Amino acid sequence: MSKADKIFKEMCRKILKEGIRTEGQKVRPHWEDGTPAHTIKKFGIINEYDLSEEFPIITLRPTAFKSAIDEILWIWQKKSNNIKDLNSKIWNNWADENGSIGKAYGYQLGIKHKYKEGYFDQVDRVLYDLKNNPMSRRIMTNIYVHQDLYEMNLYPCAYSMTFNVEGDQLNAILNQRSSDILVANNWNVVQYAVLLHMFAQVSGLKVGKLIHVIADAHIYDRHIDMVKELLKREEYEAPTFKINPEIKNFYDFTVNDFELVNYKAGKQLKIPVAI
Ligand SMILES: Nc1nc(=O)c2c([nH]1)NC[C@@H]1CN(c3ccc(C(=O)N[C@@H](CCC(=O)O)C(=O)O)cc3)CN21
Ligand SMILES: O=c1ccn([C@H]2C[C@H](O)[C@@H](COP(=O)(O)O)O2)c(=O)[nH]1
Repeated sequence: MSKADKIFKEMCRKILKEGIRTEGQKVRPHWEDGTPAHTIKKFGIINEYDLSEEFPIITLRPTAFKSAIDEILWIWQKKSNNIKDLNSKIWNNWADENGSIGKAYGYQLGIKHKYKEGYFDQVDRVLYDLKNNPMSRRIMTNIYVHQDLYEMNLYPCAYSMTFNVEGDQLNAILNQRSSDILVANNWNVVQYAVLLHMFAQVSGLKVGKLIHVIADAHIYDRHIDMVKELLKREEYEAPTFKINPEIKNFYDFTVNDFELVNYKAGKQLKIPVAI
């Protein structure tokens, strides 16, 4: 079975068993029909994926690999905050009439900051440090920018990456303040695993560990029975992840440069997304 399935199942069992319910409290999200979207939440989950061993995609249900990559390229490579540059509809509920999601995600990664060597945006600074100063303990990004929060339609959830080189391996910690376990937990893990593969390849490094630190890990009320169903499902072997080895420039990757071979997964579920 895929290691990602094992981690996902253990996390879900832990949230269901030890989690706290929000019913009776004031919560921000709601369902399409206006009902408050309550959760069972567990604070402080840390999951570790060794990307040198296996690609961390679950097989309990399919994770939309291509759409997930399309979104991570939208944020990290196109540095866009407009849904016109995104091929899926996943951000439509949070965009304004012009398609903008405000000063979130890609917008923040594209802002240039001053360093001793000149002006860099956060992505180009990571690329520069991985090449020129790989032993640095300061290679990180952060898009949780307080002065701009009032201009974001949804505050960033996965907000910080810390990169660290050990020997010839590139590791990272992904910090996430809030994770919708059923809709987006594996989606986010797949995205940041692909991102780590991209940074490693263009920096002449191998992939190492991805450590995912989640503050509020929650299962929405309307997802509980679906999660319980997934917990009963059988698991399959992890697929093989393929990345086009010819690409040496971070900005040249496209969705077509990534492939999963033998990705077998259970039946897809129709999952409502809390707004
Ligand atoms: N409640 C909530 N959960 C989220 O995960 C979430 C938000 N809100 N708001 C903003 C973004 C949008 N995200 C989303 C939204 C939907 C899918 C989704 O429906 N994924 C489908 C496939 C989509 C496709 O292929 O186009 C899936 O089956 O994974 C994924 C991420 C993550 N974020
Ligand atoms: O990449 C993402 C983006 C969003 N989410 C989830 C986490 C929460 O369920 C909502 C955001 O609501 P907040 O009230 O702002 O926490 O979206 C995710 O899991 N991954």
